[in-house]
Amino acid sequence: MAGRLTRRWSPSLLQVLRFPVVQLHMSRTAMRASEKDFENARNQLKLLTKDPGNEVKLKLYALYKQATEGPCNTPKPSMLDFINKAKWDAWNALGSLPKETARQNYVDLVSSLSPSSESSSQVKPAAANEKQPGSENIIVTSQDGITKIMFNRPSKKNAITTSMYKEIIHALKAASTDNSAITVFTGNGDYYSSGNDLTNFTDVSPNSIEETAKNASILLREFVDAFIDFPKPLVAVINGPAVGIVVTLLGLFDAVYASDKATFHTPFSELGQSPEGCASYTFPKIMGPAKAAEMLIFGKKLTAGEACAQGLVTEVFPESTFQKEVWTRLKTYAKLPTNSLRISKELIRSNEKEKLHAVNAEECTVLQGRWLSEECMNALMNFMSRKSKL
Ligand SMILES: CCCCCCCCCCC/C=C/C(=O)SCCNC(=O)CCNC(=O)[C@H](O)C(C)(C)COP(=O)(O)OP(=O)(O)OC[C@H]1O[C@@H](n2cnc3c(N)ncnc32)[C@H](O)[C@@H]1OP(=O)(O)O
Repeated sequence: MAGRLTRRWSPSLLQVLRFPVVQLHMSRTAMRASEKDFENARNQLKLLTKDPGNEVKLKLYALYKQATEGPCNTPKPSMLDFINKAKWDAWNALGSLPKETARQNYVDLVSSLSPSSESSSQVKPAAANEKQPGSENIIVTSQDGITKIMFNRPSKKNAITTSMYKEIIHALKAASTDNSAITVFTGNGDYYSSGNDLTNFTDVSPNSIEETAKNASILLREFVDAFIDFPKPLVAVINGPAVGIVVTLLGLFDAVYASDKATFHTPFSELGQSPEGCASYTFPKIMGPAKAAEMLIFGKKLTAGEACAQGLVTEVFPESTFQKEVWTRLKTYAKLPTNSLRISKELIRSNEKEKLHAVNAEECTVLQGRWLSEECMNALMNFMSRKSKL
C-alpha cells in the first residue's frame, strides 16, 4: 500500500507532509441539541398521534429529567408504588449521563417517533441545512435486541474517514436510546478496521493547518467521548486485523470477541503520533504498564490469543465457527433485562468516567501537537514512501 499511496499522492506529497491534518467543517456544536431544539422536541411530542408505548414513555421521562435536573436525586419510591418506581428506575438508570447528552438523546428519540422519521435502527438523516454524510460506509441495523454498527469499506480495509467518525458519533447517540439491549461493532470483509484513513491527512489548505489540527482534535475528542458515555453494554466482534484507533477504543468496550485470525496493532510511534481512545490509561490498567508500553510505545502487534492473554480480548474463537458462536451468544445476552444490563454497566464504569474524559482531553491535546510536529511529518513521509506495510 505504501508504494501505491506514494504514487497516487505524489503531486501533493510535500503539502501532505507539511500539513498532515484534514480540513474539518463540522463545529462541535453541530452535534449538540440547543435549548431551542429541546423545546421544539417537547412541542413535537405533544403532536404525536400514536402512543409510543410505556417503554419509550419511560425513556422520554428519564431523559427529560436528566436533561433538566441532572442525575436522579429523589428518594427511591416503595416497591408497591409501581408507576413512580418505574419512572425512578428509568431516570436512575441514566446515572451520570451529562445534561447536554440527555438533551440530545431526548431530541433524537422524539425525532425518531415522528411519522416522517426513519426507524431507530437507521442512521437518521441530517437536518435540511446540514450535509448528510454518506451512510454506506457505516451500516447500522437493529435486530434481536442488538444494534449492530458495521464498518463497511472492505476495499479499503474499513479505514475510517472523517465522515465515518461523524456517522459513528451519530449512530451511538441513536443506539443509546433505541430499543436494543446491547450495541455491537464489527467489520465487513477480511479486516475489522485498519484505523484512521491515512487520506484524512491530505487536502489541507496551507493557511489553515493549525485550525484543522484543532478541529481534528475536537472531532476526535467528541468521537471518544461518545464511547465513554455510551450507557449500554458495548461489544466488539473482531472479525480480522485491527489497527490504530479501533484497537485503543477496545479498553472502553464491555466485551471483545475475536476470530483467531484477528491481530491488534497500534503503530503510533511509527507514525510519529501518540495513543488516543483513552488507551494511555486503560491499557496499563488492563495489561499492566510493561505490556501496554510494548504495544503503545513500541507498536508490538498482538495475535488474538496474545491479546486475550493480556485481558484486552474476552474470548477467541476459531474463524470457522466465529460468526455463528458469537452471534448466538450475543442474542442470548440481548434477551437479559435491559435496565439491569445498563445499571450493571453503570456500576462498573461510572467511577471511571470523569477520569476517562480527562484522559481523552489530554490525549487529544497531545495529538494535536503531534500532527503539527516535524516527527509526524517525517514519519508519514517514511511510511508513505517505503514499500513494506505495517
Ligand atoms: C487529521 C485527520 C482528522 C480526522 C479526524 C480525526 C482523526 C483522528 C485520528 C486519530 C488517530 C488514529 C490513529 C490510527 O488509527 S493509526 C493507524 C492508521 N492506519 C494505518 O497506518 C494502516 C495503513 N495501512 C496498511 O498498512 C495496509 O493497508 C494494511 C496492513 C492495513 C493492509 O495491507 P494489505 O496489503 O492487506 O492491503 P492494501 O495495503 O493493499 O490495502 C487495500 C486498500 O486499502 C487502502 N487502505 C488500507 N488501510 C488504509 C488506511 N488506514 N488509510 C487509507 N487507505 C488504506 C489501501 O491504500 C489500499 O487501497 P488501494 O487499493 O486504493 O491502493
